[in-house]
Amino acid sequence: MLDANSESTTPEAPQRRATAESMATKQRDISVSEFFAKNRHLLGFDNPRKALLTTVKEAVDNSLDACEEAGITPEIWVTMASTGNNRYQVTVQDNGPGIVKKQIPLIFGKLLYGSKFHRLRMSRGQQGIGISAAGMYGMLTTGKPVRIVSKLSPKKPAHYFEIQIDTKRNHPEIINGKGEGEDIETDATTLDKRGICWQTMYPAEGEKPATEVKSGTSVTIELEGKYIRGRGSVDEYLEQTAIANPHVTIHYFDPDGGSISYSRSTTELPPEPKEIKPHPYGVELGRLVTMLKDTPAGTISQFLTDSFSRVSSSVAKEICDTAKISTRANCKRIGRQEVDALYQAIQATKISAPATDCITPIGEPLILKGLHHVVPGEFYAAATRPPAVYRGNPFQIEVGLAFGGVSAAQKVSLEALTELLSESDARTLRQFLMSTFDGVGSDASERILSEAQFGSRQSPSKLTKDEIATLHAAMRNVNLSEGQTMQVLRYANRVPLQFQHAACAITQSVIATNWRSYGVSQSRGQLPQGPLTIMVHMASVWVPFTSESKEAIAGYPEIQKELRLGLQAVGRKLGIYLNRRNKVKQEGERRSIFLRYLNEVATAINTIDEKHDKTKLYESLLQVAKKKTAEADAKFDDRGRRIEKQEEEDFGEHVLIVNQNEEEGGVTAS
Ligand SMILES: Nc1ncnc2c1ncn2[C@@H]1O[C@H](COP(=O)(O)OP(=O)(O)OP(=O)(O)O)[C@@H](O)[C@H]1O
Repeated sequence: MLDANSESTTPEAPQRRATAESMATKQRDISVSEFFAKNRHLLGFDNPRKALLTTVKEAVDNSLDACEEAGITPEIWVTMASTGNNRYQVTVQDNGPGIVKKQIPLIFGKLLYGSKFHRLRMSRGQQGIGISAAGMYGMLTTGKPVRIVSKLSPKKPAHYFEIQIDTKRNHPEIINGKGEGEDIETDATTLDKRGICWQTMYPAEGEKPATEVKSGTSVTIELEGKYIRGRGSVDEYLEQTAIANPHVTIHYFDPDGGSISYSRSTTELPPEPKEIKPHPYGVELGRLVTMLKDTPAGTISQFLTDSFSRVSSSVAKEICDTAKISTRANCKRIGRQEVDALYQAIQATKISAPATDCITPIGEPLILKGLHHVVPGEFYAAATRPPAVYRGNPFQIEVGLAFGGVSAAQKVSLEALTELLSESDARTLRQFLMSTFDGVGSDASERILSEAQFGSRQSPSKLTKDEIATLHAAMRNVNLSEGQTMQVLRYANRVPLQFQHAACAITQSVIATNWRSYGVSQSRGQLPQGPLTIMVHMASVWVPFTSESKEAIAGYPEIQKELRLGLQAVGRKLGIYLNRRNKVKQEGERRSIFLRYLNEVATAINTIDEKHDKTKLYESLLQVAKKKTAEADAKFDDRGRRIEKQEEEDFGEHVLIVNQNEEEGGVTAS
């Protein structure tokens, strides 16, 4: 309210701070590289640890794509070396086809340049940003250029480039060879001088002598990073890559001087995925307008049959008739309203689903092999769903499950634990346990801490040598299989996804599945508990990621449905196995109780009435006990509830049961 005594004042118009003209002077193009340099988190470079992983990942994914496209069984070398002060030099080499000279600067020094964006074909890369963004991050954090060696054949010399990205222009700058790069020999002296490497292949014993890699690409990037093992690390990414790519051999040399090789378990390459044209149902109105503008086709009918999959000339005619447009109408003269009518007509016409030979799933046998190769366990099951379609894009869901096995927390050595603790940036021990070891949830970490008699707020970096030994002993003594949560391995086109679990349709579907009905405990809205590892793979010509860093899959209803069905398929198999296992266990326990007293009962009856022969009595009581235990066991599950008789139920195909009592290799598969 206005004060009656106060003088009424007319408020002065606020002074204009900017005019349309002054604002116009500041408006200009934004280069895509400048945009991503500012928004590096969108590409997975939000912190030094993730930056290191993203760099390795982009280079390895490209190498695998290139080898497969060229029909070469991939062999990859990943080398990481510390160059001091949170700086690392990452080199990834492949035995792929190499890259032609002219293309190298654009691939490594220009964002949004690639061969995969414009085609509908299953591949790991799709955007054309990955490796140039890694190079740009390296340049921004260390000032060092990306170094590339490419060799097309053993007869030709390798070509070497040092490239920087001009972020203002999103354009490559070649530093060496007077802006042309240079041909180099791949001998040790030449390579050492430039701080790069070219690998040697070591064939199996008895075969030809070691030879240098005949063709391929080697990329070296120096960047600011942080090397920490455990969840979300380079080590984990490479291990998970080996699971989903059993045809790949990876040699990994870590910055601490350790090395590991994941050898391929099959030499068979996945079948070559076919490229498809877009399906009419998946094309939005705006895209239809652009396609019509760009098409070389003369008539609408020709445009429809040439540009889309599953559109024959009779389907094209049907679409045109519905849209009330002549099949011979000129594409360039189609007006806005006609495009609208065309779009509506496409939706109203019955067009068969897209061909699905453009996606190549891993397949159930190889999923079992891959999981068993890397995840220890006693029971494995796999399910590959038939292909389905979302927004006109074909996709396929595959699920693998491993049950049993020891948690990573119980396998870790005292030295490795000491190192992990010193590297960790977790603030509390509880946080350290949960973020370092897969499957260790809050329940399990609490139990480890109480066994070791540590407070939950204890800092991991301040532990003495004796305290670390106590923690190590506690990790071994606590039964982790009870408090263990399911480990979920997510894959998109064979690439492991390591971040944004909660935002991903895969994790959401795993949580939404009712695992209790398969005999696994699960709290509402949580991952199930137990020594379980599940791998879920989505193969598609276009994976709908929630962001450019390609970390989580968007939850289209069609994708969610397929995920649910795939998870249920392996869940059912697990349910049958657990049921059987429990029956056997309970039967054994009940029988042993009966057996303990049978002899005494027989002796007592014989004492009361000598007519009854003790041995015969014992034999018949034993028969009854055996029958009774079998019956009783068949009626209850591990939680004492009545269950259906499932003795005859079959697992179906693609199940692997590892007999824990047999020696190594005691594997039965069906
Ligand atoms: N090691 C390699 N061997 C052969 N060709 C390669 C190699 N690395 C990259 N390329 C080529 O360079 C292109 C650009 O790679 P980049 O990583 O920038 O994008 P992408 O893999 O197409 O997509 P994304 O951004 O989704 O990773 C690829 O499309 C591929 O044609």
